[in-house]
Amino acid sequence: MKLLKDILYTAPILDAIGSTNVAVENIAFDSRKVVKESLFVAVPGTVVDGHDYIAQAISQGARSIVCEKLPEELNDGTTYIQVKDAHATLGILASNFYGNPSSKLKLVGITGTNGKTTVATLCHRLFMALGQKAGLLSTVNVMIGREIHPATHTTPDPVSLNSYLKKMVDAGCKYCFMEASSHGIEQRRIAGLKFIGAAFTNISHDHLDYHKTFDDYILAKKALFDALSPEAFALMNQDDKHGRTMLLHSKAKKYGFALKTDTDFKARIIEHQLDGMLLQLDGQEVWTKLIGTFNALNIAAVYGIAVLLGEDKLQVITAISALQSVEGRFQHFQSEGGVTAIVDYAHTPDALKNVLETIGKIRTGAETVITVVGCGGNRDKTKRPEMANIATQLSDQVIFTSDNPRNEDPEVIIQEMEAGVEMQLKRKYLSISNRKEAIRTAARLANKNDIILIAGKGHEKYQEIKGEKLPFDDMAVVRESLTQNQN
Ligand SMILES: CC(=O)N[C@H]1[C@@H](OP(=O)(O)OP(=O)(O)OC[C@H]2O[C@@H](n3ccc(=O)[nH]c3=O)[C@H](O)[C@@H]2O)O[C@H](CO)[C@@H](O)[C@@H]1O[C@H](C)C(=O)N[C@@H](C)C(=O)N[C@H](CCC(=O)O)C(=O)O
Ligand SMILES: Nc1ncnc2c1ncn2[C@@H]1O[C@H](COP(=O)(O)OP(=O)(O)OP(=O)(O)O)[C@@H](O)[C@H]1O
Ligand SMILES: N[C@H](CCC[C@H](N)C(=O)O)C(=O)O
Ligand SMILES: [Mg+2]
Repeated sequence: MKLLKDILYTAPILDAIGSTNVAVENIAFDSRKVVKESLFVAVPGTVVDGHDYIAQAISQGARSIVCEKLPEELNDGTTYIQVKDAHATLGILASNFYGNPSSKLKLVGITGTNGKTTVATLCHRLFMALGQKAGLLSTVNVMIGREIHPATHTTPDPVSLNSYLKKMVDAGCKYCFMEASSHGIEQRRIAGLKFIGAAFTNISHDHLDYHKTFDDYILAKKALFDALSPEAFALMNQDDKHGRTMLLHSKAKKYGFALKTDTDFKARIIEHQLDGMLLQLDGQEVWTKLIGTFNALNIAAVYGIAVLLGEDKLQVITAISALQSVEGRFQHFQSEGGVTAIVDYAHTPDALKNVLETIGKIRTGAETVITVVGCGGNRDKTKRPEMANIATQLSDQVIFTSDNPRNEDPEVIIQEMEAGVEMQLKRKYLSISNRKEAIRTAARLANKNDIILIAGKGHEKYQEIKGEKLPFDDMAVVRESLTQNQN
């Protein structure tokens, strides 16, 4: 049994009313999940304020409450702990509750607009291949060694996060690689965690609905590095103009990886093909099955992380050459009729540009490149015209469609995309809001040797429409469409 006073260890407290010698069965930040002897942490949210649910939490059995503002009427027999920052406190309490699992393994955080899932997943696979049991917390899934659990967020809430870390420790994992999203850092989901190192992939336009300005978005990501200890490592993409800013106030040991700049972990592309790339990595030649300049950078990051964690350079290089690409990240196949289909999670302007430029490099020139793309609803609207502009600039034909419309009207999202297309390129696109229809149309339009890119949803197995997640799989739909057409 755990006691409140033990769970409060190291948490900064403003006031305590009632006994801290009370049992805590679990920690809940959602009143609907409170059970008997829960500790309820009231956090202010983006939609409602958890403080409005304190009474409900108590009526459901919570014996202790952590909050920023004390309720006007206090309940006899309930313990109230007042804190300045309930989000950050929740992280510390969750760590204590699960026995501080992040200090019992080597935890590496990866942040950046694009490439987090790729780098974290490749690190996990690399360490498993090197015989080192590792955990993974990513957008696609959570892995405890080879055991797969579904992921709900890129960076889970502190309670789920620490619960997973404990499971990893119990299962004998020595490492964990996790994505730190800007939402996750800003909402202090990672407060209380001990990182052995952190890596920065890049920063470009995304999430301005949430962070409001690009500077605030940079500061959110930078907070991961600001909090590192002097024993930790901080690894950054030295080709990114914001790389240095990220590490500016970090006390950690600083390192860089790059393609263009001379730095600690340098890569260079020697040859680029549809089935892989030949790289020079830290002076050694290595063949990788991954494609795209951005993936050469991702591999340099993975190599840097592995070496900084003490792995043998030659063994790392050998293991890198066997790594497969991550699900939904430049995942491709060729149909019987000779059409190449690529499914990619590019859902930011920068990612879409990178993917289309990569296709530009590996194509011979005679093919038609058909892009099917949409933009998510209830997310950064300023990405829409930019992504549409990039798609029409870098493809021969474009079909605008729905991504996850969520609670928005898909037709309005498409109109906002269309507004970004330059006048002389308007003839290049058509709009079909039904995603399945859009993919089928692309398959009908494609001839032998043509390339279809389906961007935005990658690994996702659903389409979120008005609060409902309906089954949808880009890869399955394009396979079926190309088979039906026999092209
Ligand atoms: C915008 C955002 O990030 N929202 C996250 C946030 O919820 P919120 O602040 O909106 O919560 P709220 O609904 O206002 O409620 C406030 C508090 O009252 C509580 N409550 C609410 C109702 C009630 O009856 N009782 C009760 O106690 C809630 O549990 C909550 O603690 O905190 C919740 C708990 O941790 C998250 O599940 C939720 O993620 C939502 C679902 C979401 O879609 N988040 C996305 C944008 C996100 O986080 N994405 C990033 C990836 C971005 C990237 O990849 O670049 C991620 O890390 O996944
Ligand atoms: N290093 C990179 N630089 C730029 N673009 C990249 C990079 N790595 C991957 N991409 C592109 O971004 C897409 C998303 O990649 P990935 O899933 O690894 O990023 P992420 O940071 O985890 O995204 P999310 O924020 O949704 O979790 C890929 O499908 C690819 O198009
Ligand atoms: N992690 C990203 C995923 C976006 C994926 C895209 N398919 C969409 O729904 O916009 C986010 O929460 O913004
Ligand atoms: Mg991710």
